[in-house]
Amino acid sequence: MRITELDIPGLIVVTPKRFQDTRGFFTELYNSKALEEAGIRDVFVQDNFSLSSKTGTIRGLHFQVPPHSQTKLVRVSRGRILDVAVDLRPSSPTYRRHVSTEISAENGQQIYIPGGFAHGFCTLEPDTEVVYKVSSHYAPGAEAGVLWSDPELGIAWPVSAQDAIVSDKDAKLPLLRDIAGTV
Ligand SMILES: Cc1cn([C@H]2C[C@H](O)[C@@H](COP(=O)(O)OP(=O)(O)O[C@H]3O[C@@H](C)C(=O)[C@@H](O)[C@H]3O)O2)c(=O)[nH]c1=O
Repeated sequence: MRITELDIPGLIVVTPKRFQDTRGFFTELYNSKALEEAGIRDVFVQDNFSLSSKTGTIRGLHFQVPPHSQTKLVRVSRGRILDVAVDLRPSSPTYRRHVSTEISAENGQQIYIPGGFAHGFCTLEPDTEVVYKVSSHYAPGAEAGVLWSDPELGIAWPVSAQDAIVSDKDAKLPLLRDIAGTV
């Protein structure tokens, strides 16, 4: 299992080893001991799965507010996504900055996102399946988010605003400037 830090401290790429043979390959998707050795000690309490039928589907940018904030460990079991994590930790030197990372079923990479980040992704292939572990249960009253296309964030999404497929709920999310100070 290879651990690589991304440009924002706290964001990590986990690349499980694949053991190839004539049948295909074997890999450990999750190994708490290996993650602990890398300083990741979260107890994950819920596994989530989403299927997005079309390329250019954007989900996000989402987070839960304390005390329900969630650490996430995100992977793709089919297809490919551009995964985006935005630093919303007010005292962070990288506050408001984001990192975009392409992960896929093929590359097997996982993104570890601590609490205090907003998370979203855009599908790059049809029928893309995203699977992720979270460290805190779903708490509808604690759900929050930022508009995916907020110009202040400057995220280079691989799809235009006209072509993006977004839920009604996500289309109504606020701009960061309208919630700054409350998260
Ligand atoms: C997130 C979530 C949703 N739901 C329900 C609520 C709703 O009726 C339905 C669909 O929810 P959403 O539209 O919020 O699903 P989605 O837009 O896929 O939400 C997810 O987006 C990605 C980017 C994340 O990072 C996740 O944490 C989560 O917020 O599923 C649960 O029952 N449990 C959950 O943990």
